[in-house]
Amino acid sequence: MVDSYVLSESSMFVLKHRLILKTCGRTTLLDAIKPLRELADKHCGFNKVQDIFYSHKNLMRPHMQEEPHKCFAKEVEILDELFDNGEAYCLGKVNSDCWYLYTLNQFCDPILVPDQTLEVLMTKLDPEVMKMFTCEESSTAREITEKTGIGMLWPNMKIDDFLFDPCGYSMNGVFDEDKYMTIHVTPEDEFSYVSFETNASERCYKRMIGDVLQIFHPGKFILTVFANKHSVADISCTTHTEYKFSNYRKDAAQHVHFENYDLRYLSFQKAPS
Ligand SMILES: C[S@@+](CC[C@H](N)C(=O)[O-])C[C@H]1O[C@@H](n2cnc3c(N)ncnc32)[C@H](O)[C@@H]1O
Repeated sequence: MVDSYVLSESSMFVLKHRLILKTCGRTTLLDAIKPLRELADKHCGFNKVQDIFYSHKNLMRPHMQEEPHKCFAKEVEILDELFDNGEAYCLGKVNSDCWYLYTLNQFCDPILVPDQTLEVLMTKLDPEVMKMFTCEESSTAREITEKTGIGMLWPNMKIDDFLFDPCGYSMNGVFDEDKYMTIHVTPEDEFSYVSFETNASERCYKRMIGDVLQIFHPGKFILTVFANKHSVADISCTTHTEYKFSNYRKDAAQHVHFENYDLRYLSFQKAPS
């Protein structure tokens, strides 16, 4: 079972043993950790955190954030106060596009269920495509979901979508009992950004990523794939020919082996035509 919520600045998913919060703007997400732990303990008797995955792409305008979110090192200081044995990583190129991750990476009770997460973080989007995600060009979120093809990304997906005024779009989709997909679109040309995330179970995500690229036409994108050893997601296929996308060239690729997961990071940009 997965419960899904589209919130004004974020998406939230609640699964049996996991909570996913995705935020944007100047949200001070780390302030939510203590109250969330208290609520999980009070209402469900969950008093131990098995793992956390706090991640974000390098920010376009870090100086506009509230403390401690201006700088990842400061965020890590706060996380280290909240968790024992956390580990902080930066994947990608620190002088251009990179992706920060804080995780516990501790060996925990064997995780026997398949688990995988794909994220596609897109920047430098096509302004013509971004126009569709504005009230000027579209009347409802449902209209956008249908005309862009977002609604067809997974068959029989139950969708909750929202169009912001004057622009911006969020959608959560749920399918196959405990699977979700979430897309957030910031269409403003000076800082256009689209995030896509899913825990869909696929051996290779090439088709799904291709469909997402076909909708959004980003100038650049980052892919991250997490998979545990029970997952059908084959991390190794990301290194071979399968993760080639026409009109894009790969400019970074890294692999991290954690106690419970493998992680692949790839970044791409449009090839000069
Ligand atoms: C899709 S929303 C939320 C994004 C999301 N939480 C994420 O993870 O990226 C961001 C876009 O909506 C617009 N927007 C308009 N009103 C908003 C509001 N009340 N809260 C958040 N975003 C809003 C922003 O300008 C931006 O283009």
